Amino acid sequence: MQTVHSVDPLRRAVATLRKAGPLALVPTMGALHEGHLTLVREAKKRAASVAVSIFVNPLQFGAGEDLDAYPRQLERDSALLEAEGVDLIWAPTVEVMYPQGFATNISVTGVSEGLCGAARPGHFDGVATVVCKLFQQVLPDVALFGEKDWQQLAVIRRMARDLDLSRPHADRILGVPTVREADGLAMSSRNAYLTEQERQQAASLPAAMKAAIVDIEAGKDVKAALQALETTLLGSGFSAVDYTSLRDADDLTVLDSRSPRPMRLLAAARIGRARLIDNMAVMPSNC
Ligand SMILES: Nc1ncnc2c1ncn2[C@@H]1O[C@H](COP(=O)(O)OP(=O)(O)OP(=O)(O)O)[C@@H](O)[C@H]1O
Ligand SMILES: CC(C)(CO)[C@@H](O)C(=O)[O-]
Ligand code: BAL
Repeated sequence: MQTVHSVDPLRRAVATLRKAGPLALVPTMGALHEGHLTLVREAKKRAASVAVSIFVNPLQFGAGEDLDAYPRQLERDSALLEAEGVDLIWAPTVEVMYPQGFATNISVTGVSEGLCGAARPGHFDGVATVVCKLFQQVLPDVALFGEKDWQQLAVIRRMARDLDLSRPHADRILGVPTVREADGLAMSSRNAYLTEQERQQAASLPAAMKAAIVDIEAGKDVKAALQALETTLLGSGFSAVDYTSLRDADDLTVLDSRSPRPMRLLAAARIGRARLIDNMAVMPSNC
């Protein structure tokens, strides 16, 4: 496994790997957990070589967010990726990614608005800009992202379609189902911010979402189900709810009632120092 920190060595490493066949990219911000390693394992099934990027992207953090506190543990991450048989780690510095004079912003409208886009202004511009750069730098045949960040996946797919990207083609941007802890909490690097008590309380997020989905699928009024979900979260240790929302799974249109198309329940809520997000499928009304 090779680790590179600047663009020229990256291009050389990628050119060598390419000779062996298709190349997969797994973009991350490091502080790796089983969720990330699942993306790597899925990548290995789909390509001859796997590159993982590790870059805590300042552009996607708002003022007052946790850019400085975000865990950085390259040595530990490298050992985990080596054990998975990853071929290449792309770990640029901020100066390499955004050299003096960098002035480009990629902004995807529509799917980036509302939900996390409303709670974190500018966040998805930062994500789209860095992911577009990562795609251009590595030119992967396939790229893998977690469904945990459902809106992010929609934004990246929209960008790839709108810009006619060929490496990867929008159809080769793959979503991997959320990997969860035994109590249902979605794995996330930010779970490390939680105290022991908060960690236990955090499991009420997926549990309350599942209960809301049972109600919605049973025909309960969507607004009432979302209200009950928020009340449960605020009564179980969460200090604030950024949003709970029922959306079309693909275009993220707001839904006030069940739809015959695939739907998604999405939520974001704050507990202790962490802001946790989650999302789950809701059965279409004709099933
Ligand atoms: N539990 C998970 N299951 C599947 N994929 C995941 C999971 N957690 C993160 N990922 C995916 O891993 C990739 C890198 O995510 P990132 O490095 O931000 O990790 P994270 O755990 O989501 O961190 P954060 O706490 O910042 O949200 C993204 O595509 C993300 O969706
Ligand atoms: C896709 C990503 C690596 C871009 O910085 C990040 O948003 C993440 O880790 O989900
Ligand atoms: N996994 C999403 C990255 C972020 O929250 O900034």
